[in-house]
Amino acid sequence: MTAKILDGTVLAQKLRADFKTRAEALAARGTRPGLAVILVGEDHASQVYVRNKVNACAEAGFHSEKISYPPDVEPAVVLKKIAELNADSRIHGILVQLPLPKHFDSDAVLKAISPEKDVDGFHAENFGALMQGNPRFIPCTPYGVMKFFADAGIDLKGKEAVVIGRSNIVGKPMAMLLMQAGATITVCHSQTRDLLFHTRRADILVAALGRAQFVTAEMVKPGAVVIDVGINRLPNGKLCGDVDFAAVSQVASAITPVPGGVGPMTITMLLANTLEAAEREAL
Ligand SMILES: Nc1nc2c(c(=O)[nH]1)N[C@@H](CN(C=O)c1ccc(C(=O)N[C@@H](CCC(=O)O)C(=O)O)cc1)CN2
Repeated sequence: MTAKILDGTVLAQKLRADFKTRAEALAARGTRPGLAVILVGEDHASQVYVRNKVNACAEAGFHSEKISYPPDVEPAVVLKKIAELNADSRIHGILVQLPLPKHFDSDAVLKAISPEKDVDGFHAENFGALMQGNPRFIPCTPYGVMKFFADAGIDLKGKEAVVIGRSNIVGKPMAMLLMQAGATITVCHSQTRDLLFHTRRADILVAALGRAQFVTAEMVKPGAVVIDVGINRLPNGKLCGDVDFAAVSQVASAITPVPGGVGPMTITMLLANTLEAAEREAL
């Protein structure tokens, strides 16, 4: 079997074209969607993601602001900026690029963002609403993954879904969304005893653990749908996911590549959340 490739670049283009049209309609009524992105430090990957977010905003006709701080900035300075952005009517979405340097209390920073502008969906209030099945903003990466299923016509009802990884950004919200779509979920992590037992039962396997090419063909049930959320750099400088793509694509029925899978969809769903925030405000 050779898996169908779930192409994030193609799906992202399709969705972004629709967002641009909606943003133009909103602008004609006097509201231009606006996103503020806060970057602390000099992590190269974070710089790339933030640049891509700002560029995606420009292409979709959104207003955006990038606010950069050196790695040793006082958390109080960032909190003050967030308070200003909370009160800024041109800004509908605010995000703080993660990870933050170690001297920051990330939860306190995320809680400082107004829940109405928390387009990452990481504020405790929004996270709680998602758990209750009544989300205001869905975290961008799992939101993008759900779009793959919808676009490919993959019905999740009654499926066995296994998520490897329990982060707040991906694993936990991903599991909740799969469950709410009717799948039976298992969340595996570093303390899981028999990982193979779980992954080999999965109709839907989501790898979000952050270890290069960790998921091998023998871990995958023939015909499974495999979603690779990992972004790792190999010693030769090449980018790869958490899944051994070449081997697993011979076993799976559908698979996301890295690069060009979940990554572009993460930024696309950030645009979706920012647009929704602006549309809500303009009602
Ligand atoms: N505040 C947030 N911080 C972080 C998030 C997030 O959703 N909100 N997620 C990740 C990083 N991330 C977005 O911020 C992100 C990661 C990867 C990509 C992407 O498009 N990847 C490309 C490859 C890019 C490359 O060349 O390095 C791909 O997979 O094709 C977009 C966004 C952690 N922090």
